[in-house]
Amino acid sequence: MVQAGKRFGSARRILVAGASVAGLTVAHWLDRYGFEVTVVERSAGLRPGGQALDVRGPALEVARRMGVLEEFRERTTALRGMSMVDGSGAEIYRTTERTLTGGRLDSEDLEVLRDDLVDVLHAACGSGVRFVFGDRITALTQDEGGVEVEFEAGAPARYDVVIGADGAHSGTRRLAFGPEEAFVRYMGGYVAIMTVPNFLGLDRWQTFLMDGDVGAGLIGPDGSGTARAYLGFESAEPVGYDHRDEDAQKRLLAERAAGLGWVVPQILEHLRDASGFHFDARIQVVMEHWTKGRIALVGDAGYAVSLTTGQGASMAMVGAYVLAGEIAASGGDPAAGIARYEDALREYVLRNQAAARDLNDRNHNDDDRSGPGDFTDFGTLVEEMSLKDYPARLT
Ligand SMILES: Cc1cc2nc3c(=O)[nH]c(=O)nc-3n(C[C@H](O)[C@H](O)[C@H](O)COP(=O)(O)OP(=O)(O)OC[C@H]3O[C@@H](n4cnc5c(N)ncnc54)[C@H](O)[C@@H]3O)c2cc1C
Repeated sequence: MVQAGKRFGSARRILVAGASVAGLTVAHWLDRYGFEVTVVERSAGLRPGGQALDVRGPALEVARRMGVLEEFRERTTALRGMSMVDGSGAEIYRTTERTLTGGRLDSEDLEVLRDDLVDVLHAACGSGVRFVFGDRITALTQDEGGVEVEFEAGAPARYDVVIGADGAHSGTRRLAFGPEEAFVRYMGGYVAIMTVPNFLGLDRWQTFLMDGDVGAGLIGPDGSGTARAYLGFESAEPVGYDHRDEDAQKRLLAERAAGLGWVVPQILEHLRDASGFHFDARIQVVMEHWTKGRIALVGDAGYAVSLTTGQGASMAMVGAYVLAGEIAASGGDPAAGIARYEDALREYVLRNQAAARDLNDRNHNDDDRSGPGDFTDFGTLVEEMSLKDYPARLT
């Protein structure tokens, strides 16, 4: 591991866009290595929402080195198993060996609510990390010696390195690499996650319904005694919708899920006022290069794997750790460190994305999507995605 210390020549000021898993992890390490780190986050505070993320394989080691592994363990969802029901609510499959979202329950992998994971990582950032909420980058101009940055609200500033950790719809990527359409691969469907009352009284359990092209799920309880609900649908072609218009997304979901049985009517009743709402297409971000000189993308911004695998957090943590380490080891030549980060991560990213596409294709071509077979496949995939030996350079 790189030793902490301030020995990086003049290349010391680093800007990170996005205060979620990737951004907070890279900020933690860069601060620890002695850099001046500013994190700019578009939301007014840490952005909440979603269900759970998995910390697997090499990400467990990154968490241990950050000193947050025990806290992750204490905050796991501690699920006991899952079941599947048909439209009448009758149980057609049950297992206490694995869950759909987390994989095998007897593995060392940890499933943690996204909000908890982000809280713990935020607390792990040293007091030297400067946070600017409610702002975003609007222009980036890179030259030999640094990057000129303009902001929507703040004054322009110059940084030695800019890191885009701003998620699958990254603005940093758009500014530095080109339009979203060039990199985002649609995978045939949409998923929404939200917080609702635990009206089934689920006790560390998850239940799913698959009915044709529409699916729903309930997982509970979460840390607040409420439950997280899933709604999703398949669609061969992308559906046009506004990323920022939550009401329109909720209307779209209500249309698609109308007429479904089980507790879907109750989920739809709560949909309008549901908090922690997150809606997105199942997508991957596929880029030949996710770094350019002094600008690097990390996590979903550079290599999103698909929301339904839960693997994005592990990839983000591992990527952030390797990126910070390589910048710190670059002896004042951050572009060289950034290039080494991309090389070190490539195999890990490609293998994860290929595994996620395999599963997606299998499910997509399976006419009978109501049987337990899909879940068994998914559990196996999730185990494979630990990719314990990757990346080779987790030193
Ligand atoms: C609200 C939400 C809910 C999610 N729920 C799940 C889930 O249930 N299961 C799952 O597997 N994955 C979920 N994900 C994705 C998951 O968080 C990531 O796959 C993984 O953790 C990697 O995280 P990341 O830091 O790369 O990106 P993200 O977690 O997407 O974080 C990106 C961060 O950047 C911020 N941001 C966006 N644009 C800008 C900008 N222009 N400037 C500055 N900041 C910006 C966002 O507000 C966010 O804080 C969710 C993501 C979000 C944003």
